[in-house]
Amino acid sequence: MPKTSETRPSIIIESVAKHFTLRHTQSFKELFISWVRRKPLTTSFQALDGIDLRVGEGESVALLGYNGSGKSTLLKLISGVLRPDRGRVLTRGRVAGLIEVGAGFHPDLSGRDNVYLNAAILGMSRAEIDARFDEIVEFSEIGEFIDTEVKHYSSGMFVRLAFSVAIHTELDILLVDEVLAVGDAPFREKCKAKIRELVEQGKTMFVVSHDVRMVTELCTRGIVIRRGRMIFDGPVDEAVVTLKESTR
Ligand SMILES: Nc1ncnc2c1ncn2[C@@H]1O[C@H](COP(=O)(O)OP(=O)(O)OP(=O)(O)O)[C@@H](O)[C@H]1O
Repeated sequence: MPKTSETRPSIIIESVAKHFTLRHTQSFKELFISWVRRKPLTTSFQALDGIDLRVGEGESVALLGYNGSGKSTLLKLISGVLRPDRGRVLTRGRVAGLIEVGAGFHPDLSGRDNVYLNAAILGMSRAEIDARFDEIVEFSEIGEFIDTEVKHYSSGMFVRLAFSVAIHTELDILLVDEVLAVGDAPFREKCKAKIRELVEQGKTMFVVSHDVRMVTELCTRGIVIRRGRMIFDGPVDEAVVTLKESTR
């Protein structure tokens, strides 16, 4: 059974499993050779297996694990970008994901147009975006570059604008994948403060990061994933210890 939390559930994950099919051939020639040698053309890779989890409203949860353990896959399942093979994922309210940062950004459009496009994708009306536009731009510190095509932005500028759009939308659940590592130190501090503010407002937060110091500052609960399985769920400090003691 999923571990229950005290507040009303915001995210429920039940017996979730996700596999990926790995291809071993590129060309027709390789395909033919594999067929002749009776080698498998694909193999199945289990990225997540048997994940049970319940996150209460207003909880801030850190998702920890070494490279390839399945953290981003889990976040994508929660955001709805991916569907589980087995089990189910339920969310309550609006989910804003900072997962593949700038994934919804179009390189040939200006910062301004991308703000409108992405805020609309995240469910905001034109009037709502108009009302928040200045705040979004101010937070991102993009300044005079707002009318420049985003393909000319530095990676940090890109992330700052994407982050700013996401946190200024009407959201109930915020999924953050490693983005805070990209901005510079002053911007990171500002994001942390904003995330804290959102938690205080009762928003649910799910943060994936290798920055152990940052997640212990932001989150109270920590989940450790190893090779697609959950090996710890509890206080974030203990999660960090579990991670350090585990192997990839
Ligand atoms: N679309 C895909 N096709 C094939 N394999 C995939 C796909 N997406 C993820 N994987 C594999 O699933 C495993 C888990 O990937 P995931 O991105 O969830 O890991 P992660 O814990 O977020 O890692 P990192 O810390 O490196 O970001 C990895 O081995 C990865 O190669």
